[in-house]
Amino acid sequence: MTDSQQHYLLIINGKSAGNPALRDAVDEQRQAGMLITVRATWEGGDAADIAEQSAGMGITHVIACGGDGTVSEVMNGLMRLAHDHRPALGIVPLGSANDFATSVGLPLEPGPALAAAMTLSSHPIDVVRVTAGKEGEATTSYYVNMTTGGFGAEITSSTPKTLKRLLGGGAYSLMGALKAWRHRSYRGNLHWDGKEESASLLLLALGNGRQSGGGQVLAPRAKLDDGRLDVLLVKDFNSVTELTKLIGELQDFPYDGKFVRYFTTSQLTVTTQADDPPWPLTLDGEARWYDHFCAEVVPLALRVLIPEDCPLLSSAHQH
Ligand SMILES: Nc1ncnc2c1ncn2[C@@H]1O[C@H](COP(=O)(O)OP(=O)(O)OP(=O)(O)O)[C@@H](O)[C@H]1O
Repeated sequence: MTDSQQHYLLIINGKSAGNPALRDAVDEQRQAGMLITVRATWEGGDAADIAEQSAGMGITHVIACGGDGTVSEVMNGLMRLAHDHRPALGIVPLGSANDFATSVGLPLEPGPALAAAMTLSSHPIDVVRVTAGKEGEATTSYYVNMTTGGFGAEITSSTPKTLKRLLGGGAYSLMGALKAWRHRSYRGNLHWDGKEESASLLLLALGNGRQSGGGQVLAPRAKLDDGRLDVLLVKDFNSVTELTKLIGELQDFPYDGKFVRYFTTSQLTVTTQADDPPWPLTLDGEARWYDHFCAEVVPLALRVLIPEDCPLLSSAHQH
C-alpha cells in the first residue's frame, strides 16, 4: 500500500551503484508504489553532502546503501540539519564489515534490507559527537556505533580478521603477534564524570553500539538510546601470564579489573602531554592521529529504522 507521505532517498556508494540485487529491490519497491529517489556517490564526502541536501527535497527517510563508512557519512550529513528537519536513517548494508547493521539485527541482503527499511518504524537513538584535534586544529564529527582508540584502533581498523583468528588462538599466539606488530600502549589523561586519571592503554573503546572491526564486541552492554557511552579500557601488559589474565577479563568486562575496565558515562575526554605520542582513533573505520579528543553523547538525536525488538534499544517492547 502506498503512503504518499513517505519519500525515500537512497544514497548509494557509487562503487555499488550497479549492484543487481539492489536494482531489482528498488524496481520492486517502486512497483509496489514506494516513492524512491536514488543518488550515487562519486567520492568521499558526497554521501554527507547528498544527505544534507535531502532537507530541501521533501525527503522523509534517507537510506544509506554501503558499508559502515557510507552509513557514517550519511549520518554526519543528517546531523548538519536541524533536529526537526532531520529525516530518519535507514540502512542497506553493502560493505564488508557492516558492524552497525549486523548488531541491530537488520537483514544483510539488499532486497530484504530495502524491504525492511520501507516497513520498519523509526526509533530515536543517541549519537556521539567527537571533537578531536592535533596541533591546534580540531575537527568535529559524529558516530552512531563505536570509536576505538590506541593500539587496538590500529589493529581493529586494519586487520580485523587476523585479530579475530589470533584471539581464538590463545595468549601465546596473540603475544607473538603483538610483539611482531611492536605493540605499544598510549599514555593520556582521561576525564569523565568529574574524575581524572592518567592511564597507559592498549585500547579504548567508546560504544554507543556494541561491535566494530568486523564483529569485535567491545561494548557488550551498550544501548543506543540510554544517553550513555559504554567505555572499555584495556591496559597494557608485560608477560604472557598478564596477557592470559587480560584475555580472561575480556570475557566478563569487569567494572574494575586489573587490565580491563568497563563503565558508562555521557562524556569522556582524553588529553596527552607534549612528549606523549598522539593517539590513533578510528573515525569512520579509519585510524587517524590526535593528541586530544572528547566524545560526548547527543541524546536521541537521530531516528533510525531498526527492528522493534532490537536488543540495543532500552525502549524495546515499549513502543
Ligand atoms: N563512487 C565511488 N567509488 C569508490 N569509492 C567511493 C565512491 N564513492 C565513495 N567512495 C568511498 O567509499 C567510502 C565508503 O565505503 P563503505 O564504507 O561504504 O564501503 P566499504 O569500504 O566497502 O565497507 P566496509 O568498511 O564495511 O568494508 C567513502 O568514504 C568514499 O571514500
